[in-house]
Amino acid sequence: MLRFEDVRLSFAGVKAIDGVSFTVAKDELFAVIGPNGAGKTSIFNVISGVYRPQQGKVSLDGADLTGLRPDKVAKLGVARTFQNVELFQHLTVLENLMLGRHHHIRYGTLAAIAWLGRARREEIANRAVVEDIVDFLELAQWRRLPVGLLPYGVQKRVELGRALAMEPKLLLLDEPVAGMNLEETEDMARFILDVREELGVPMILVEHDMGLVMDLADRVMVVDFGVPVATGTPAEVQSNPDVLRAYLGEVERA
Ligand SMILES: Nc1ncnc2c1ncn2[C@@H]1O[C@H](COP(=O)(O)OP(=O)(O)OP(=O)(O)O)[C@@H](O)[C@H]1O
Repeated sequence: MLRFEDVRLSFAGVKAIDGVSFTVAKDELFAVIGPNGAGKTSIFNVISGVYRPQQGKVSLDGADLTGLRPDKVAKLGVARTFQNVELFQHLTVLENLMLGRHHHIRYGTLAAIAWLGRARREEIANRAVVEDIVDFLELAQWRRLPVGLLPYGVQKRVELGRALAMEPKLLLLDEPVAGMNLEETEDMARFILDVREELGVPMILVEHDMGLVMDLADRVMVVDFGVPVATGTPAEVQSNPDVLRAYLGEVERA
């Protein structure tokens, strides 16, 4: 589904990504881990079009994404959640989820004003998708409340819902359990597994919670200083001496 080929990205001499390649298959949950500043978020930013790499190629389901703007990348099927919740705090859960349908709205302004035919049919179809997501993520009790009033763990779930509302071909999860308590983390882990098993959406997960990564991921890539150190199953990566060295290096640097 995703091909990330020999990508290089630097900022004024700092090599954030230094020759990274990987692929993500159609049904795969692929995790990217590494010490602080290793280049994980930069990889997400290259995939989603925030940064344009100096070298390399990114493609999704055969379509070249390299150098495209974020809105074009989103339209081609890449959805993303952020480290910090990025939702409209004053809008309700349903309204935030409807915004995720933005790219699926095809009717023009005139049809919208007249509110006839196509516009009406599309709105009904979009609402049905959103209601399915509300059920899937167990958000029903909060659906008409402004997001800003909800507990943090629920807000993160709404953000996942907004990404799913795009019906993406690939989902990028940037630290989905950061700042969560144990119960919220377990809930989120369950929903991530459900996304893979019931919706079949491939995902790339960047996460510092090692337990979560090792429990959920099919394959893990470890990066350090922008360079891939190891890629393999969680068991393979955990027993790789280079990986241990990268993390011990972090302790020594701290
Ligand atoms: N916009 C930018 N301008 C300059 N340097 C940047 C920029 N974005 C990232 N970097 C640098 O690139 C390197 C990789 O950063 P990145 O944020 O990708 O790491 P990370 O693995 O996501 O770190 P963390 O785990 O702390 O989120 C770091 O040295 C960082 O300072």
